[in-house]
Amino acid sequence: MSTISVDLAIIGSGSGNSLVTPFWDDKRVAIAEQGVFGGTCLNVGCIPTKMYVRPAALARTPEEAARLGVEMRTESVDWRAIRDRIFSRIDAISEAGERYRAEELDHVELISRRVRLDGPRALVVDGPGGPDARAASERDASERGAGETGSDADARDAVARVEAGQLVIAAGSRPVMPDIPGIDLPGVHTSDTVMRVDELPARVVVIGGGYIACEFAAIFSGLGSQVVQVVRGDRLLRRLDDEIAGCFTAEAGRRWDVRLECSVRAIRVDAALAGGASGLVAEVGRSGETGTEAIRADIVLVATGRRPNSDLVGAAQAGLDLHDDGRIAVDEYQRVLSGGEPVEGVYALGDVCSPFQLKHVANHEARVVAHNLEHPNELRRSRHEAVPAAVFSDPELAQVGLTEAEAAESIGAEHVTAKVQRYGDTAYGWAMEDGTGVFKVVADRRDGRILGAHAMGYQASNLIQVVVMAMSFGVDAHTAARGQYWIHPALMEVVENALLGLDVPRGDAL
Ligand SMILES: Cc1cc2nc3c(=O)[nH]c(=O)nc-3n(C[C@H](O)[C@H](O)[C@H](O)COP(=O)(O)OP(=O)(O)OC[C@H]3O[C@@H](n4cnc5c(N)ncnc54)[C@H](O)[C@@H]3O)c2cc1C
Ligand SMILES: NC(=O)c1ccc[n+]([C@@H]2O[C@H](COP(=O)([O-])OP(=O)(O)OC[C@H]3O[C@@H](n4cnc5c(N)ncnc54)[C@H](O)[C@@H]3O)[C@@H](O)[C@H]2O)c1
Repeated sequence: MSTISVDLAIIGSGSGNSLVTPFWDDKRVAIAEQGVFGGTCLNVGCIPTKMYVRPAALARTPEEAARLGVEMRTESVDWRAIRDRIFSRIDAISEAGERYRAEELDHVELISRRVRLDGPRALVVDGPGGPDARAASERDASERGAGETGSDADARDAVARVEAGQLVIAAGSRPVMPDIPGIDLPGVHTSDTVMRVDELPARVVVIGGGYIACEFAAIFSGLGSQVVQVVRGDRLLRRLDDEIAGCFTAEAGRRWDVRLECSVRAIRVDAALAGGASGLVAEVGRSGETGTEAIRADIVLVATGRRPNSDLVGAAQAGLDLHDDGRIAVDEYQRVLSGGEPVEGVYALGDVCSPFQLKHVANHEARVVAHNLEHPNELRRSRHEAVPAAVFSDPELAQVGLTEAEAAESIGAEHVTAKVQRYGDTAYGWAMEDGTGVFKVVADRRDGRILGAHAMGYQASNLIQVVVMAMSFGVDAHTAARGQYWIHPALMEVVENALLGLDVPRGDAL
């Protein structure tokens, strides 16, 4: 048990891992990770989910092909093959990253334990962490067997306290579990565990109407599961533009069973199953009604939001300022605040402090923090304008900036112009025989400033990038539409036509 002094200590190996730049080569760094090395995006988030989205989309291809006169059939889906391909790739990256940090960099100390704050820039090793940490410890043990000596490992594990010149809290977030009887039963999953189940579940109940719920509902239904999505509100993805959320809710309802204004009141073991078979029953009730419907499921997926891990690092006890939702408060330079003032040399980034809970935002903040750590007298601000997001559901969705309602609230409805361009009314949309895709742009009619864009349909996450670029560089709607060529007849003409459909001043560009 020892105290070590380092120049930089980092809590969390997700986006925090990227802070170990060459600048630190001749200095000492400690990274604490309570769970699997590499954090949420790599191990249980963006990357594996999208690796499931693709096969699920392929499995659905016959539906689209039939519209175009091509007959195909999805013969079968090999869940285990998909799962093992995904995780053999991901686990190898996580393990290689961990090994590199732990063994190949002399100046970096990897502490595979949960830590908490103990003074302004000091950490104490707090214990083994959660279930992920158990997996990490097992992996540690097997790696020790494969070369590392026991004394090396003991020395590493013996760090009890870290004192740091500068400190970064990049501790991420974790799933919220609602208070539902039966929520602890085996077979009830979160996104942390559901991707590793052994069999493709025949029946899935999904609780929640947000990003994770809508992506997994599409994945499982695409791969052939019967999905029932239970949502408290009157539509899915309520934070999106009303029109797009409404269109998506209707489309999702055609692909899987969406129960709006309903909640899961209890989950119990399915007693009717014979021969030791396992299964669950979700008792689903409509808002304002007392009766429930028993819906059978092999698994229940809980996707009801994620809470910041500020409690796991002892942020409140350390006197750091917190937002009402538990996020650590930071200033525009990502400096952690205490009593409204920045704490010298202490930064936070990513889900533990960000309202966005998006990987590209965590990455941006990590670049800002990396700069500020290296240049404490030339601090840079993080930028949170024109932050886009996509929901990789079926159909895919993407958004940036203000919704039409937010724009009306912000500048007055009389100044807002919006255009909804259907994919189906463009040449590529004809080629696709598309009946669902829409691309909506919202702008200020006085000067053509683009305020937001909202898309649903094929490649929505790529199409919207043009608008992100225009917004980021201050290009008005008409200049964006007419100041450049658009390849004909590419799908991108949807965006061109949406921009041209706005009631905005026309510049000189033809
Ligand atoms: C299923 C899912 C799909 C997603 N898909 C997308 C997507 O498509 N696009 C997108 O932009 N975003 C997506 N996200 C969100 C994205 O994954 C997160 O915003 C991002 O990973 C946050 O990065 P981070 O570095 O803040 O935290 P993390 O990557 O979570 O890293 C934090 C690390 O800190 C560790 N830690 C916490 N407390 C302690 C402690 N006390 N001591 C030691 N270690 C600690 C944790 O174990 C964790 O490994 C998805 C999230 C989920 C769950
Ligand atoms: N493609 C992406 O970028 C992507 C994908 C997945 C996750 N994420 C990030 O992860 C975050 C978390 O995702 P999420 O889907 O868990 O959260 P979310 O905030 O998007 O959605 C939570 C949903 O759960 C519902 N809910 C909350 N409490 C409930 C309760 N007690 N009972 C029933 N329903 C309840 C909410 O009404 C909402 O529909 C997202 O906000 C997003 O930023 C991003």
